[in-house]
This record gives sequence, C-alpha cells and structure tokens, in this order.
Amino acid sequence: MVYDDVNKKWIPSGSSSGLSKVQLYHHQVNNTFRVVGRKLQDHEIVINCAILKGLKYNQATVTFHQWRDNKQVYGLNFSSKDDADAFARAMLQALDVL
Ligand SMILES: CC(=O)N[C@@H](Cc1ccccc1Cl)C(=O)N1CCC[C@]12C=C[C@@H]1CC[C@@H](C(=O)N3CC[C@@H]4C=C[C@H]5[C@H](C)C[C@@H](C(=O)O)N5C(=O)[C@H]43)N1C2=O
Repeated sequence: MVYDDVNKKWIPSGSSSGLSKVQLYHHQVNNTFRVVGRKLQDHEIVINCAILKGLKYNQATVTFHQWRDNKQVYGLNFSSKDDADAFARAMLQALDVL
C-alpha cells in the first residue's frame, strides 16, 4: 500500500487491491537491497523500491509495517503474523549490513 497524503488514507499500490508477493532482493555485487512486490494474480509490479542505509522500518502493528522514502510512504498489510515476522526479520538483517 502507499499513503495518499492528500486524502490522508492508505491506497492499494498498483492498479487494484489484492494479494501480492513481496520480496526483498539483495544485490550481492554492490550490497544493495530492493523490495519488489508482484500481484499474485497477474504479476503486476506493485512496489519496487530501494532500501537505503538508515531507513526506519516501522512495525506499526503486528501485521502492518511501513517505511518512507523521499517520495512516498509504503505500507505492507500482511496476511499473517508469521509473514510479517519473516519479512521484518529479513528487512532488519538487511538494514544491519547496509
Ligand atoms: C513520522 C512518520 O513518518 N510516521 C509515520 C509512520 C512511520 C514511523 C517511523 C518510520 C516510518 C514511518 Cl512511515 C506515520 O505515522 N504515518 C505515515 C503515513 C500515515 C501515518 C500517519 C498518520 C496515521 C495515523 C495512524 C497511522 C496509520 O495509518 N496506521 C496505524 C496502523 C494502521 C494499520 C493499518 C492500516 C490499514 C491497512 C488501513 C488503515 C486503517 O486501519 O484503516 N491503516 C492505518 O490506519 C494504520 N498513521 C500513519 O502510519
């Protein structure tokens, strides 16, 4: 999800709401990280953002985590606590090595 600052509400990222698979990629060569989310149904890329050193990953609730870059605020509304925990662990490990 992305935050619509004008209307002060979260909107689905991409062309429609629906479940997506969100992955954290590590580019070994230059030690960079990127979050990429794809819709399960049609593989539409719904999130594609670089994770930079010093990023603050906010676990607002057990299943809703968020972060911001200079352009927008991203929110991940996880289907389960386990998914949220797994993603948060990977994100925090990435932030540790950046
Ligand atoms: C300093 C800073 O940047 N701070 C950011 C957060 C942050 C901190 C540190 C580092 C980075 C970031 Cl990003 C912040 O506070 N921001 C970023 C933009 C929005 C917000 C501002 C105000 C509101 C108030 C309430 C809360 C909100 O949005 N919350 C709460 C949990 C709750 C869970 C789920 C989602 C649900 C999917 C739909 C909707 C629903 O429940 O209807 N909803 C929500 O309502 C969700 N806000 C925010 O997060």
